[in-house]
Amino acid sequence: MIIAVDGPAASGKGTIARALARHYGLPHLDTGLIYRAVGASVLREEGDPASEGDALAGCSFDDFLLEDPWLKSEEVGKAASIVSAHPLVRKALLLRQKKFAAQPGGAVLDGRDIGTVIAPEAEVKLYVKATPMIRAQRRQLEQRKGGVFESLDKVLADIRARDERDTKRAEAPLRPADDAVTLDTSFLSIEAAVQKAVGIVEAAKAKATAESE
Ligand SMILES: Nc1ncnc2c1ncn2[C@@H]1O[C@H](COP(=O)(O)OP(=O)(O)OP(=O)(O)O)[C@@H](O)[C@H]1O
Ligand SMILES: Nc1ccn([C@@H]2O[C@H](COP(=O)(O)O)[C@@H](O)[C@H]2O)c(=O)n1
Repeated sequence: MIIAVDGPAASGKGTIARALARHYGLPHLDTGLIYRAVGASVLREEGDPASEGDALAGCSFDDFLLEDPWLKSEEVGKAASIVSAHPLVRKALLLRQKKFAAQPGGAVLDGRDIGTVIAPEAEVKLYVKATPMIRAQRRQLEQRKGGVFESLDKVLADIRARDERDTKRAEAPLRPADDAVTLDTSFLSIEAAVQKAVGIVEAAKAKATAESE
């Protein structure tokens, strides 16, 4: 079973994807981390994320970079959202993600284009959303835990800028797949959101079983 989880920044998609992977014993891939590694490589080489050439060079990163806590910073998140708009970058990273999705037994992947591009064949597609303000509050709390103190206005502006770039780009923009189930986590605790996600997966499995009989 392939479970595709998409949604905007800080919507809770990673939290839900990890919980689903644990619940169903499936491997999980955070595809945002891959784009973050490309963004980080470009910044480290003092390149320009807006340059397709620099961004493409960043695609040959060493996998150890995926473990670097710096990848979680807003600086790298912003660079990731700029490099990810380049068609050649998306092409360079496509096969790795498709292979992960297609492994025997299935997988859970989260990102922006899993249900639309990486695994359109996924049995379950979730589109996780929350209001920009709630996402900014979550992100601010997360940052504070990591010792970063930014105003809510700044965090909200960053979230809105990221949404704008991710939804407006020409190549694989963030959008729900036509057959995705939307899960609004704005007023749900993590536990309640995960419970609803498991319910959506179970409903999809039951429907698939009924159709195969
Ligand atoms: N339902 C929820 N209620 C409260 N906090 C939540 C909820 N879901 C997630 N969070 C918290 O919000 C923050 C962002 O969640 P998460 O990392 O899952 O989002 P994301 O969509 O994967 O973000 P990104 O796109 O940056 O990877 C985390 O600190 C997480 O613990
Ligand atoms: N499938 C994906 C995943 C991510 N991106 C881009 O990377 C940025 C960082 O992703 P996070 O999930 O770690 O926040 C994100 O803003 C996207 O621009 C993508 O394009 N496709």
